[in-house]
Amino acid sequence: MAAVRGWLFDLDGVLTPTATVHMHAWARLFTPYLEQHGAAPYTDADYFAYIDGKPRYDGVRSLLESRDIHLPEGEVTDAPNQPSGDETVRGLGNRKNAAFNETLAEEGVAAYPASVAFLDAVQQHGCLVAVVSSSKNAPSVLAAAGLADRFEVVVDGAVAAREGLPGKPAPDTFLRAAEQLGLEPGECAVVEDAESGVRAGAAGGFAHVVGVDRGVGRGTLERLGADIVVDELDELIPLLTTTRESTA
Ligand SMILES: O=P(O)(O)OC[C@H]1O[C@@H](O)[C@H](O)[C@@H](O)[C@@H]1O
Repeated sequence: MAAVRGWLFDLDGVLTPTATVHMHAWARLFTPYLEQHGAAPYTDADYFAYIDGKPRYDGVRSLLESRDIHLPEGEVTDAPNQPSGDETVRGLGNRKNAAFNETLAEEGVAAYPASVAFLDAVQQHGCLVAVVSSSKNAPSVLAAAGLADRFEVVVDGAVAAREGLPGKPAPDTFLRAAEQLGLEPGECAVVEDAESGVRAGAAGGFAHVVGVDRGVGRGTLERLGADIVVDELDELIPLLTTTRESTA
C-alpha cells in the first residue's frame, strides 16, 4: 500500500450508505413489476447479482434478462409511469430514479464516518483521490454528504455517457479517473463494494483492489479480484504509515 499515490473510490456503499437507498428504490420498481408479469419474485440477491454498481439502464436490462424478459430500449425521456405493457428499459430506469430521488430528498445522506476518516488519512499522506461512480446522481449525493469539495476528479455516470465509456464491470471509468489524476493504473488503488466494481478494478491493472463488504460477502469479493477485504475503511489506516515518504 505504501506505493499507492491515488485512491479511486466508488461512492454508493463505499463512501455513503446510498447503496441501500438504491437497493430499496430498485425493489420498489421490480417487486410489483415482476409480480405483474408472473416472473420469479425480486430479491436482494438479484440486486447484488444483476444491478449493484452498474449504470442505471444496464441494471434494468441485466435484471430483466435474468427473467427472460426483453423490452425495447426506449428513450432517456421516457416517462416513469408508462402503462403496463408499454414499458421500456429506459422508462423503467427512470421510474427507479424517481423513487431514488424521493428517498434521498426525504432522508438525506450522512457519509460513513470510517470512510471519511480513511479519506482524511490518505489526503494527509499526500495521495490524490477520485470518485468513480456509475451513478448519474453522484454529484447530488456527494453534495448532500458534504463531500463535494474533497475530490480532485469525479468520473460519474454522466461523464461516462458523455465520453462514451463503458460502465462497470468494464475498467474504463477507473482508468479514466487515474488518467485524469495524472497517474498510472499501477500507482492507484480501487475501493469497491459491488461485484461489478471489483471486477472492473481487477480488470484494470491497478496496484490494489480493496473490497468493502457491505453485503456481497468476503469470499465473493476475493474471488472476483479484491486483494484486501474490510468491513470498514478505517481498518486500512495503519497500512498507510509509509506512504508519505514514498510519495514525497
Ligand atoms: O441510476 P443512477 O443513480 O445513475 O445509478 C446507477 C447505479 O449507481 C451505482 O453507484 C449503484 O451502486 C447502483 O445501485 C445504481 O443502480
